Amino acid sequence: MNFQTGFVANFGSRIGSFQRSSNLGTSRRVTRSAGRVRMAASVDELKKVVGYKSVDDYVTSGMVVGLGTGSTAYFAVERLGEKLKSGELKDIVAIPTSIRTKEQAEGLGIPLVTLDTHPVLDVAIDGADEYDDDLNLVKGRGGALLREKMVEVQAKKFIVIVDDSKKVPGLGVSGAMPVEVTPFCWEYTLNKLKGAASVAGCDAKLRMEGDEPYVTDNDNYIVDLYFEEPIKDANAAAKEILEMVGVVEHGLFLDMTTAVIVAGKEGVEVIEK
Ligand SMILES: O=C[C@H](O)[C@H](O)[C@H](O)COP(=O)(O)O
Repeated sequence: MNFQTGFVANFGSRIGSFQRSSNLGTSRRVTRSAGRVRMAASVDELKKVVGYKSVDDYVTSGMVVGLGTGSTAYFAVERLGEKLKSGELKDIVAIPTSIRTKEQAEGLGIPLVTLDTHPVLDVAIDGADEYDDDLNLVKGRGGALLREKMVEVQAKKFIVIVDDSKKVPGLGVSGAMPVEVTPFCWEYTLNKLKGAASVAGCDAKLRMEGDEPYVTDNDNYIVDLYFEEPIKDANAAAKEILEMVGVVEHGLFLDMTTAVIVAGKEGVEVIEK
């Protein structure tokens, strides 16, 4: 493991630094920046820090970029728009992962394409609901998991941006693990999910929006799975759930992440796989 530590006056401007490296015998690389005014940082400020850093560090001119969805990805899209407008970045095309993100990107003048014409992306940037020690994720509490997975699995680099509240000891412990299902016989699919061996004991609820089922960008429903304990074998769960007819996609994003950029009150950490 390789540690690099630097002091920054605040999350936006570096005023001086030192670096310390040590090799702990693993291939995981961790880069840390500690902030002196960190105690004042709100969650939104932390999201902005990682959103901006992801674009600054991983996007260069000429790239095809996947744009994630959610309150953290929002800042990456904002930064990309800003850098295209200033001319710091050129010849970028982007693929949004939701209608919300598409509208934000259009508003910022970011040129958009689709997987139909650009099936390989240089980089995709997105938030997450949970990440574990192996950089596996739960995503989709904002309902965008299907388009996110379709786009992000096609990226050469998948950069995840989070605040440190998203770190979990095991997947499935901090809230729902969403599963996108067809509206047709959704209750039947919900009961099948509840009975799946790999997620035994979970509770399953149809996601609602007021009195109506929540409808995704793809006109599907979402069943949220709730666990008392972390999912024991996420790979087995991913396989069993996806094999169910009626399931469109699930929110386990396994072995996809290139790096996680984490902002916490102690500073920013980049964990590369
Ligand atoms: O469907 C939503 C996405 O998976 C989001 O990336 C995820 O919910 C994290 O969102 P936020 O950055 O708002 O916490």
